[in-house]
Amino acid sequence: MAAGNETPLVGIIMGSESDMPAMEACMKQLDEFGVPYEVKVASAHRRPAEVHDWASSAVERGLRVIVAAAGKAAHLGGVVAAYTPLPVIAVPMKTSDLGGLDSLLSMVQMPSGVPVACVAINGAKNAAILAVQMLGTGDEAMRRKIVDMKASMAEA
Ligand SMILES: Nc1c(C(=O)O)ncn1[C@@H]1O[C@H](COP(=O)(O)O)[C@@H](O)[C@H]1O
Repeated sequence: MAAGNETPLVGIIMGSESDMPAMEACMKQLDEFGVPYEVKVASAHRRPAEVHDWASSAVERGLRVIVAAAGKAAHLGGVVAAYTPLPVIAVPMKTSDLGGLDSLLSMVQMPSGVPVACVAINGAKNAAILAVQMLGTGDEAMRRKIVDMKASMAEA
């Protein structure tokens, strides 16, 4: 699923439809920045081949950053990172049993050599901001979006 007509730069993947409500904040923030993205729901546990195909073709589809959201035994970000050279930002989903600490720990405790960046539990909005900051390292127009956002935050 892609939002808008432009080639998506950010790929958002989540382990389940049940993660969608928490991830709306990521999409909303990217919409506010005017940054095109695509959204995929696929689980590394339940549909591993589909996750493999999505992650390993991410570069050729034009993606530059990936946001991966999952809860509980949240391996999705790490699996995606295994199949792509793109930076992966993990969003640990809040869970009913362990409050999201389970998701957080399974996302941040990556083995050496396969990093994922990780935002706070349900930190979907920050994932979008960090993604645009990454895009901004080589793109003045993207950097300007962050500068403008910081200025309006300070004003507010
Ligand atoms: N952590 C993972 C992965 C994965 O890491 O591949 N696939 C699904 N899930 C997570 O399981 C939770 C419950 O999913 P269901 O609501 O579909 O049972 C969700 O937060 C999802 O991200």
